[in-house]
Amino acid sequence: MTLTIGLTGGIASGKSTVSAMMRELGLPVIDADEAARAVVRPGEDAYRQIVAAFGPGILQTNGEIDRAKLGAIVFNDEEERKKLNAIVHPAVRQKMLAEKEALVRSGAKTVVLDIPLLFESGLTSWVDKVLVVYVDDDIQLRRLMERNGFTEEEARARICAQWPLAEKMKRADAVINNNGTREETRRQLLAILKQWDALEK
Ligand SMILES: CC(C)(COP(=O)(O)OP(=O)(O)OC[C@H]1O[C@@H](n2cnc3c(N)ncnc32)[C@H](O)[C@@H]1O)[C@@H](O)C(=O)NCCC(=O)NCCS
Ligand SMILES: Nc1ncnc2c1ncn2[C@@H]1O[C@H](COP(=O)(O)OP(=O)(O)OP(=O)(O)O)[C@@H](O)[C@H]1O
Repeated sequence: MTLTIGLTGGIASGKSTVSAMMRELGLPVIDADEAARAVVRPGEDAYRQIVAAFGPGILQTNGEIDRAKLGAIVFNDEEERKKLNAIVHPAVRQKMLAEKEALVRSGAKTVVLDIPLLFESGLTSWVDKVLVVYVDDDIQLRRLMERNGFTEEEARARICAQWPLAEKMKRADAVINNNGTREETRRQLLAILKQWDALEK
């Protein structure tokens, strides 16, 4: 029986940091953000639907989607975001499920699904355990502004597009507090994975 862990949190709360640590520990991670980038490449079905829905103005000169432009539209307008989600999410789900099935068939002891919108998209039934990476609001805002070079307004618009982290924390099977150093985060992660018997012997 494969243990499926859903890794989630808020934007810039530290999911990628934790998922990189999980990979280092030998766990296979399927990343929803990565899948969401793959399914909108030129030539893909979702790409055509996005161009039809949002117009060619959201393309770069090389034909690829201009993610900054599309982000500015969808993180400032819920209706536009729903429109994009309705195009991208089904393709992301299909891709992630196929990857998960392949890992289960290959006999993986544990599979990690890194899904920022695990709760918002109602996907908790996909996983056996939910691991939430938590940070305080002010640290989340600061790290997001620093990482992406966003203004405070741009960063807040993205944070507001998701459930509050405190709500996610309440529904988690385990929480990593990522306010501190990466080393402190790694220690918490190891303790949880041991408790869940998630690591290969
Ligand atoms: C709007 C897009 C083009 C912006 O691209 P950009 O490269 O700037 O951001 P990236 O994709 O790396 O996402 C960064 C973070 O933003 C948050 N986020 C992304 N999309 C959404 C969304 N629709 N709703 C809420 N939060 C979101 C997530 O926390 C994600 O980790 C892109 O995020 C996108 O296509 N989003 C729709 C698909 C989606 O929901 N992806 C999230 C996981 S499936
Ligand atoms: N414990 C930490 N101490 C200092 N900086 C950190 C720590 N954890 C993460 N960061 C930094 O904070 C930023 C956000 O972390 P990360 O990219 O892992 O978040 P994320 O949840 O994957 O974000 P997204 O939802 O946008 O994909 C990054 O610049 C990262 O280097």
